[in-house]
Amino acid sequence: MTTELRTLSPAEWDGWYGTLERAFGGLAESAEERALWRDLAEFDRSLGVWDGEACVGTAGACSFRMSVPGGALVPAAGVTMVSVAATHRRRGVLTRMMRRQLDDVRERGEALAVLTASEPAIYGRFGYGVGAFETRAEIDTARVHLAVPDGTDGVRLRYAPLDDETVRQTCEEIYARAVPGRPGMLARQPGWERVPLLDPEMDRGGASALQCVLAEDADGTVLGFVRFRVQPQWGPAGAEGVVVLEDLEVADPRVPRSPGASKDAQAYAALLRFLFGIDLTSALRVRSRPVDDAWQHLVSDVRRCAPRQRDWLHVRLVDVGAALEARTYRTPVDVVFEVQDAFCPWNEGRWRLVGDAKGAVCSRTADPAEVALSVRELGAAYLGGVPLVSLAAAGRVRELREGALAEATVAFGSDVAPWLPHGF
Ligand SMILES: CC(=O)SCCNC(=O)CCNC(=O)[C@H](O)C(C)(C)COP(=O)(O)OP(=O)(O)OC[C@H]1O[C@@H](n2cnc3c(N)ncnc32)[C@H](O)[C@@H]1OP(=O)(O)O
Repeated sequence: MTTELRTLSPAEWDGWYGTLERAFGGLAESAEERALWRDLAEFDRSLGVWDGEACVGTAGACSFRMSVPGGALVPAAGVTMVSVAATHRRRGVLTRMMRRQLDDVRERGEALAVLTASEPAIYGRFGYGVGAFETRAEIDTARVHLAVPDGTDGVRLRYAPLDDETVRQTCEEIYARAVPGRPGMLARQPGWERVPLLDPEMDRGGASALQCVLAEDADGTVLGFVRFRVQPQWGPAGAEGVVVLEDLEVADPRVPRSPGASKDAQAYAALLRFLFGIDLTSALRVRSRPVDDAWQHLVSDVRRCAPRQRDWLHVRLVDVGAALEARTYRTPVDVVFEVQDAFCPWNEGRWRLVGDAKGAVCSRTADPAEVALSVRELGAAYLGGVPLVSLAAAGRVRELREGALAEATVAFGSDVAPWLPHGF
């Protein structure tokens, strides 16, 4: 098979995107969604594989900046739109695209590549580790009650039209304030504010259009927002509607970086209580929330909320030294890592990481290794949500100097669990 791997020209977009759609089952997306992804596409980062005239492979990348522990926004390639035609599968087409893409990412000086996977088994071989999980839940709001913090009654709620530019901007400001406080969140690049508002009728599954409610304090300062839909349902005993939570952010604009601040907690509880109380509904579907999300501590019966976790953000350190220097560390750390990286061999070898809560230096060393692991485990631990010691328990990390593993585990941890608010 002779195939050609190259970047895409704008004129080739439709055929290229058709290959992608077919690999995902062949259902055509709405015109609205197609147009959005085309607008956001970076053609010089969009790879295709052609067999003669036929496009048989696709892989895109977005130039993101991602929040890491300590709050820095680090350039990261967002890998997306990966597919290989079923006629050409398991012949190494994906491997070729990943090779070319990671070389490009390195040349661009991006220390990280990140993605969400259709299937988690695909990307480990290319050095990606699962760095953030998400929680989903189906909450029985007829039986589960909320215990809200003092002050929640002082939060005012109002419906806000999603097509109002001021409302959009307000929500974006709240989102932007939340980004540095949670590793894994993406600073919104121009145009990406349209993604959470994408609302094609064909994807609603019988639910309403997206709705938005703002939470304000007594002065009218907006503290947070929720975007959701309602899916009306009727059973033999009456109404059994479902509220579907799409998006909820709080951040008091007067407090610099405020996860856990009391006004935030009140706004969060008020928005959640609102969702619980919508008439003619008896369930709240939580699509994707951080694993440490506060709702789990407000409910009377978490078992009736059926929470479940799944992999979400996969992280690849493309430049180990630069990536480890870009974040800070919860406690002082001085550890030599022996890194294996068969797919990106420039990362292989020993790295001494010296860091603390203010910053870090990570450089090549000939000193004896103290912790041995592959780049995949480093990617899993990078955002602070997966303890190195837990990877060691699975035999995937080895301690070579007594105490080094515990030291690194504590230092890598993040007070706030990593998470990504939406796919790309
Ligand atoms: C970030 C995103 O966009 S995620 C979306 C990914 N795309 C999809 O899921 C769409 C449907 N699937 C596909 O298009 C294709 O099957 C792909 C892209 C997943 C794989 O493409 P291929 O060209 O077949 O992969 P390739 O031949 O390079 O396989 C490389 C290795 O990965 C393995 N592999 C490939 N796909 C999978 C999979 N779905 N699950 C487990 N292993 C896989 C292969 O067996 C092979 O292993 P080996 O090196 O041990 O022999």
